[in-house]
Amino acid sequence: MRHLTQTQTLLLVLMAYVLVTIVLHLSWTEKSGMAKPVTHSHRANGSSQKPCHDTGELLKKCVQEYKTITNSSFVGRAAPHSFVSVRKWLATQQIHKTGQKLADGLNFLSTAAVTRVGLGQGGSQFKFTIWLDGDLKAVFKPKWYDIDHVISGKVYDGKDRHYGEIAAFWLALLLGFQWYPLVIGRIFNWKNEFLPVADQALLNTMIKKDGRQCIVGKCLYCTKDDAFCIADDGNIEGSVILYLPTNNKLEKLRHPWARTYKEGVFARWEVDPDHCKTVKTALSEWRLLDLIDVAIFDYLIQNGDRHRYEVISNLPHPPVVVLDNGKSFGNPDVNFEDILAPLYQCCMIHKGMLDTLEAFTSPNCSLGKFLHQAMIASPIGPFLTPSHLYAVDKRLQHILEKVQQCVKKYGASEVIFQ
Ligand SMILES: Nc1ncnc2c1ncn2[C@@H]1O[C@H](COP(=O)(O)OP(=O)(O)OP(=O)(O)O)[C@@H](O)[C@H]1O
Ligand SMILES: [Mn+2]
Repeated sequence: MRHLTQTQTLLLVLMAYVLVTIVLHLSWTEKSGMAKPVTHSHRANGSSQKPCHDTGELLKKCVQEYKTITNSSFVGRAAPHSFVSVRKWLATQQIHKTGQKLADGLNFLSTAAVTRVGLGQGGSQFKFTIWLDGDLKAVFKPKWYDIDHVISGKVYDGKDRHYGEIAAFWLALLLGFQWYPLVIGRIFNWKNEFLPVADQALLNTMIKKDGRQCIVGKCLYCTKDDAFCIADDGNIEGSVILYLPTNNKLEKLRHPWARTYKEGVFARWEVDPDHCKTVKTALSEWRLLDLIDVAIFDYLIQNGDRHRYEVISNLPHPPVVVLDNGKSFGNPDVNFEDILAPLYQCCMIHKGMLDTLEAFTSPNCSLGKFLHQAMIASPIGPFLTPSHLYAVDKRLQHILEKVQQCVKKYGASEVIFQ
């Protein structure tokens, strides 16, 4: 065989490298519909074939079904019988409880027609109220930022992140929360889908800015300067947050770790390391543990805006609902430690939550990996950047370290509650 010159060998190696890179890139893009992350590897750990935590398995199943449905030909014209049964389930059953019909429910929300659009109800942030086929009411939080936009400044700075609501939904599912609304990302067209069914009250708040149609809306921070402007193609992307069934009575309560939202004015919990002792005199142990679950969830998504919380007051042991997760995923490189204050000031955690968190430490079953899977099925594409996915897994590690410190200090029996 003829010997190759040094240059020829080098050229061959280079060509082989380029070829392998292209093939790898193509297979990644095809699978994920997104660019390969630089910072984080989502490749499964080949050595371990152990099934992941139950909720992870459920998510996988749900995503599979959801993907099959959203990719299939009946998108936008679901068969009438399935339409009726899903709508009935969404309206009357415990939609917040995960179950077999989750994928159908998500598909329904992704495809159902809009029958009415009105002003958002209450709160400080601009939003729409929408009604879908079957009179299902939902909050529609429109997109203000791209997923790679970085919010700097205070923990509660910036407007709501529509993609944060979607990511929080999947995370709530993964963590096994029982009570949260179904959320999907969707793009509506103002002219074709909203305008024909818009309430006069909403239309009355419309203004023109630089030749564009904008909506002022009605909320605490809704002003002409901050009006929501519709893109030239009329498309409005956002998150659809299904209302909880009306038979659930929501009670709003002040969060014992709420911030003051005033520069230089500190809340008691920010200056008193024994704050938890005071909280314990006012709250039952189970409610406190529920709020610690929520604090863990909020730390993972970096939501530092839980100024109040809502419970379903007509149920025994009224459960906390993780509503309003819009102020999340603002900066993948920043972790506001004090979101975890309920955990490290009380040094208490539900055993179930601890077990769940630990189950997601295996690289095979990481939260980032599952969220990535959920994004594959998302009709509006990725809702988190690779750096956000990476950050979630890092934060999980940090939470477990905090629990370890508590256990070291007080002993497992004082910290871990059944
Ligand atoms: N899915 C839902 N089901 C039932 N009620 C809901 C749902 N989503 C929102 N709400 C109600 O609407 C209120 C306002 O929604 P949201 O908290 O998302 O708005 P916001 O502008 O971010 O409020 P804030 O300024 O208080 O943070 C909630 O407090 C809740 O009572
Ligand atoms: Mn809010």
